[in-house]
Amino acid sequence: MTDTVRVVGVSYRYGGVTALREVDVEFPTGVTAVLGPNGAGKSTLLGLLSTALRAQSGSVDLDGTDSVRDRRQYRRGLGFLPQSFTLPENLTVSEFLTLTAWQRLVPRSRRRAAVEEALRAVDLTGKRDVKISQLSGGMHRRVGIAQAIVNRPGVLLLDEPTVGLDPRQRRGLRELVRALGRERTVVVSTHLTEDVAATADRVVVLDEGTVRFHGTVATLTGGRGGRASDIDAAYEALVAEEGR
Ligand SMILES: Nc1ncnc2c1ncn2[C@@H]1O[C@H](COP(=O)(O)OP(=O)(O)OP(=O)(O)O)[C@@H](O)[C@H]1O
Repeated sequence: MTDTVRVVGVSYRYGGVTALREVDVEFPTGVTAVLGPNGAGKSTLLGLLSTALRAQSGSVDLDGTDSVRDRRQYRRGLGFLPQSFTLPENLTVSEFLTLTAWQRLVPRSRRRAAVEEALRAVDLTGKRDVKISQLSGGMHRRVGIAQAIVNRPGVLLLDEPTVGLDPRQRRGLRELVRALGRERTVVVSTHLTEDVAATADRVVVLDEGTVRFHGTVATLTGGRGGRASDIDAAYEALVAEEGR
């Protein structure tokens, strides 16, 4: 198993609006950022990867398991943090994660260890018995990530996980994404080049539903470097080139 997600010839329309056009991309192990401005199609792409949406044409598979034909098996290998989500405020962190582990079919004998492992991964072990209503915004997001990894998926999808966080929380979350990508395939959507610089090995640049670039950060910046300013410059050049 290489935990590689392949998107082949995928298009998606909302009525008369084309959100994605003939997208071909691959997401291997490590962190791939999906970068693009508002409305580029990032959430639509993550929706298709998560099976929340179904492509009108093309296919998505995980190591050969098709996301439509073998949906259950495909989803077993996946964790997903949507852009907006609500957590049950009345439960403690560990109660919520135990419930999620049960929903994700983690066997009873493994459930406790799975919850502890997820808590450790997001650095919330000390908050295990705290009610979700008492957590900060950054901790909420961490609980969201913990629920996505509690069944140890090989692929983790994070839709704009840094939005709405303060600078310190954002830094912490970027470190977490980086760490999670050491042993998994992580797809993280963002419109911030700082997120790409701090977390990603690879980048997919989406604009108006079309993939403008797909490859390593080093290739995108053409040897300039991996800082946010280098990525900004490469991104601007790419979009200007397309507009000509
Ligand atoms: N439910 C919907 N009905 C109609 N059009 C939609 C719907 N959801 C998205 N769109 C349109 O599809 C396009 C892509 O939207 P999408 O949300 O995937 O972009 P995005 O890159 O995630 O944007 P953002 O950064 O603002 O979240 C946009 O033109 C958007 O207006």
